[in-house]
Amino acid sequence: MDIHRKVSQHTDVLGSLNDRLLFAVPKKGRLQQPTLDLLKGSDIQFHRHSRLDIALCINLPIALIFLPAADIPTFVGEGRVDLGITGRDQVAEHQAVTAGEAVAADGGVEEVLDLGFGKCRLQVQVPEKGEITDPVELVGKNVVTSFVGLSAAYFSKLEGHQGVIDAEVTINGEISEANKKLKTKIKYVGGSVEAACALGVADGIVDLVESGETMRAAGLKAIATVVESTAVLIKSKHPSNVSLVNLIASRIKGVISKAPSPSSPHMHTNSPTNHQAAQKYVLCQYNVHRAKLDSATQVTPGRRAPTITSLEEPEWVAVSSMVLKKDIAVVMDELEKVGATDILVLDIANSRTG
Ligand SMILES: Nc1ncnc2c1ncn2[C@@H]1O[C@H](COP(=O)(O)OP(=O)(O)OP(=O)(O)O)[C@@H](O)[C@H]1O
Ligand SMILES: O=P(O)(O)OC[C@H]1O[C@H](OP(=O)(O)OP(=O)(O)O)[C@H](O)[C@@H]1O
Repeated sequence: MDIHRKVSQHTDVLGSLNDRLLFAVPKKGRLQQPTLDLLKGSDIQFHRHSRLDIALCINLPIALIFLPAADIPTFVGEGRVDLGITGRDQVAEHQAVTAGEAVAADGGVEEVLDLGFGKCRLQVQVPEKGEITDPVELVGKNVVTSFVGLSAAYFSKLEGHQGVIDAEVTINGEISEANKKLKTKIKYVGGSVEAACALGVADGIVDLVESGETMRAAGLKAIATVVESTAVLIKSKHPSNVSLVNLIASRIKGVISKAPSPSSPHMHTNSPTNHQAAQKYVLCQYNVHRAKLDSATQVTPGRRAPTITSLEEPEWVAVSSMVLKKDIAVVMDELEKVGATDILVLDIANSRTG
């Protein structure tokens, strides 16, 4: 694509951001695909022009901003971005690096949901066959990491520094002058951190561990955990549209907590119609006060009629209704608005539509 067309396309998209909620998502790496799956399950539909890092949603006033996971806390905490998906470690690193800055107090990010994927630990690691067995023994020695803020804060505690350490790093990731008071010498490297000890650059490292394969292959062992991490949904402390933030969070929560789909039985018992029904519909179950039942069943009229059963709690009923899979996200939003609770969505493994 020629640069002029690309710039004009970008300008057009940028021009339409003002009336949209901005949602930052990982543009690459191991968090990208599970995030895209989550957006799909939440019925957040968008077209992304190739090479553009901004995509306008089709069915909601949202714009997706594709960013490196490490940068997302900055854009959410200090920019105009309202929502983000990244690793908890990245949020903690951002907060460590900006600790004490005014913007951190006013800006900053809030964790909304643990998304249940991308689990790993930021750990202090030393040579398996070396003498060191406790992080305190690394004080004053060389430590290499990609997480300079968290490492500086961790070792400042070990060294007994009081209060919030100004872990601000300079552009090339070196510890700033303010941190020269640290006895431990913390060095930034962007990747392959596990090689630092073998190459004689470090006595220990602070790096992420998921399966532990890299650590063991590099002849290292973990002696402490700095942060337990998982992918998280974060929001800015002053979102531009609170109700839309809540709606998206609620949809994402519904996707990550939905019951695992039952293993499908032999499909030979399914006539095409039944099979199609099982594929096209989901079963939506919820509780609602009898006074709100009419409003709720207008949202979920079912294929023929919803099933209503009384609950032990007086004036409350349970409703079960088939809903078109493509409509379920909006249906759940509408049910929440009318006051339905305990909304469950179950896949239909088999059906006899009759
Ligand atoms: N084994 C792992 N290594 C690195 N990050 C991991 C791992 N397991 C889970 N994560 C999560 O993924 C985040 C890194 O995602 P990111 O896309 O920035 O880097 P990446 O997946 O290593 O991709 P790239 O190497 O292209 O930067 C981490 O901050 C952490 O939250
Ligand atoms: O415990 P494991 O499952 O082995 O995963 C941990 C490794 O994965 C990450 O490296 P990545 O693969 O992203 O390459 P990098 O070293 O270039 O960051 C991380 O920095 C560790 O080295």
